[in-house]
Parts: sequence; C-alpha cells; structure tokens
Amino acid sequence: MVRAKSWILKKHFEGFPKSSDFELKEVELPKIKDGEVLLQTVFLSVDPYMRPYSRRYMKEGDIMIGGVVAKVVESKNPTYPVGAFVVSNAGWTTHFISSGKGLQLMLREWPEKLPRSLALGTIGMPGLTAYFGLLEVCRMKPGETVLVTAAAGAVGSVVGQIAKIKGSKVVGCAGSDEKVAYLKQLGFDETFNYKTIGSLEEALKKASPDGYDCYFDNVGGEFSSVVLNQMKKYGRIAVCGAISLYNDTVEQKGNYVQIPMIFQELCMEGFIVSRWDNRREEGLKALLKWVEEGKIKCPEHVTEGFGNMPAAFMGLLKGENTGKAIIKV
Ligand SMILES: NC(=O)C1=CN([C@@H]2O[C@H](COP(=O)(O)OP(=O)(O)OC[C@H]3O[C@@H](n4cnc5c(N)ncnc54)[C@H](OP(=O)(O)O)[C@@H]3O)[C@@H](O)[C@H]2O)C=CC1
Ligand SMILES: CCCCCC(=O)/C=C/[C@H]1[C@H](O)CC(=O)[C@@H]1CCCCCCC(=O)O
Repeated sequence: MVRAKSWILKKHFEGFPKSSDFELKEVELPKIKDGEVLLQTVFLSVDPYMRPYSRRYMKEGDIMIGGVVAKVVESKNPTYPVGAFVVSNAGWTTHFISSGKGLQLMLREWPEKLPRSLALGTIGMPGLTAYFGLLEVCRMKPGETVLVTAAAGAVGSVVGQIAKIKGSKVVGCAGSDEKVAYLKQLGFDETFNYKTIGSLEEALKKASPDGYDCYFDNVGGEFSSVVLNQMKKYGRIAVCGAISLYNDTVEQKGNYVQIPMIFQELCMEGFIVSRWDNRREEGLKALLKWVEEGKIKCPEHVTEGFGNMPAAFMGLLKGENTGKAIIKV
C-alpha cells in the first residue's frame, strides 16, 4: 500500500498567502484496477496562476492545483508502462492513481541529459506561453522592439530569448540587480530593475527612445498603464498575466486605456496558453530544438522537499525565483 501526501487549500487566501492557509494530509491509496496506473511525483511546479485560480475555481479542502512530472511505478494500462514519465495536472501530491485521462507522455525524443523538470518550464506550459504569446498574439516581426516584464521568470526568460532568436531588440525588466545581470547573460539588449529606477517613463524611454512594437505583459497594473503610452503606432500588447494584482484585497483603479489605444492604433489581447493545445507538439518540439542547440538557456530555481511547497509558492509570489520555480520531491 502506498501513502500519498498532499497539500490542501485549508483556507482561501486573503491578500498574500500564509503558511496557515495550507495543510499537509496523508491518505492510503487503494490498489490499482484494470486500466489504471500508480504514479510517483518527481517534480512539481508552483505558478502564479494558482493564486487567482484558487479563489475562482477551488474550495477549501481541495488539493492545491498544479502540474507535475511523475513516474509510472505500477501499471495496468499498456499505454503507460512502468518506468514511463508523464506530465499531469495532478496537483500538489506525492503519489496518485490515474486512468490515463489527462496524462501526457513526455516527448519521445526527450534527451537523457536534459532534466525532466524542464517539462514544467521552458519545454512545458510556461515555454509554450512564451512561444504562442510572442509569435501569435504579439505577432513579433524581425527588427521590432519587444518589452517583457517579469523577464527573469519562467515565461519572461523564454520570451526574451525567442525574441532574440527571431531577430528583434529586447528590453527586459525584473525586480533585482542579480536578475537584471542574468538577463544580460541571456542576451537581452536593455535591462532595468523596476524596483530601483526613479521614473519608469524615463527608464522605458532610455531603453528604447522610439518606443515599443510589442509588449509581453506579465505584470499588469500601474506598470502597464505607463507602458501603454510608450507603444509605437500599431503596437501589439499580449496580456499574459497580471501578477502585480493577484494578491490585492481591494481592486486597484487604473488609468483608462482608450486614449493611447486610439492614438497609437494599438492591439491589446489577453490569452490563455491552452488556446493552442492543438499545436502543443509543434511548440514543444521548437522549444526542445532551441534548448538542444544552446539558443535557449533554461534557468531553474529548485526547492528541495515536498514539505517546502507552500514556502516555494510564497517565494515565487515574492520574486525569490530566477527562472522556473520547481520543487524536487
Ligand atoms: N496566460 C497564460 O496562459 C499564462 C500566464 N502566465 C502569467 O505569466 C506571468 C509570469 O508567470 P511565470 O513566468 O510562471 O512566473 P515567474 O517565474 O515570472 O515568477 C513570478 C515573478 O513575478 C514577479 N513579480 C512578483 N510580484 C510582482 C509585482 N507585484 N510586480 C511585478 N512583478 C512581480 C517576480 O519577479 P521580479 O523579481 O522581477 O519582480 C516573480 O519572480 C504571470 O503573471 C502568470 O500568471 C503564466 C503562464 C500561462
Ligand atoms: C487573472 C488570472 C490570470 C492567470 C494567467 C495565468 O497565469 C494562466 C495560467 C494558465 C496555465 O496555462 C495553466 C492554467 O491552468 C492557467 C489557467 C487558469 C485559468 C483558466 C480559466 C479558463 C476558463 O475559465 O475557461
């Protein structure tokens, strides 16, 4: 018999999450039936969406939502033999039983030398978000100037690197001098620490005096209102995330967007990466190829130990991670 440990949402978050909002529970899993598999989690992901998602879609007592990489340890389903690795939205749990529904076998061509954790980051959901957000929503063209926020994170670091591969100038901002230095190593052309600049308007102007063709928006809020006035004519804004707002208890009142949108004839589009589920394999293969060619580097911030998941999640929301935040069981 296998005992599964799971992190439960004990109390809905009010403002910034607290340790007491989570509870660790242990249950004995039943024997698997025909068609089922028993999986052992190897890596887990913490992502910003878990904060707004929990309020909208979860109830107290539910297992925290999230993606994992897991290994098949018992199988009565020939599609998932013992030893196979899968990606699944199993949530914050060490073991689980599945009928196979929702399991995604890892790419057959996954190279031995690449950490499987990348299937939760650069060669997974965040990498696909960068790929489709930049190429399909921003419709970036060579020679254009791209601005990306939360640039040292899982999505932002890939956006910047794809934009360089595709021949644009990239401006990235992040919340510490170490992160900003790292962006330079990734090949970003201009970078700044948004927490230490005097004036955001001046920092944006200095980085690109002619303005921006594309804005890959990971943070939303006041920051993005300022960016709107620095967009070039016919600029495109991919509204990917709004992490600066996720922990708010009182809704922020921002500037209206219409005037800059009309004068500059901007296109602003929100998106969820699952829109391109039918092109998932194309995106993953492109990302894997760039990683293998050394054109995309894959920073990771790995926390050891399943017991540290709440701390890793809160750390992500505080900006402790450079690259993808991963938990190694
Ligand atoms: N639309 C979609 O389908 C998807 C959207 N997303 C969104 O993309 C964004 C980035 O996600 P992801 O790459 O996984 O996370 P990251 O790895 O970028 O981690 C989050 C980062 O956000 C930054 N941050 C935290 N608080 C603030 C704040 N108040 N203002 C500005 N920055 C802040 C921190 O970096 P720093 O130190 O620089 O502040 C932190 O490291 C999120 O908004 C997320 O919701 C992600 C996946 C799919
Ligand atoms: C205001 C919330 C913005 C969340 C942006 C974000 O980070 C999205 C991440 C998605 C990721 O692809 C994996 C998910 O499950 C996240 C989506 C969560 C909300 C989906 C809602 C879809 C629906 O209601 O149909």
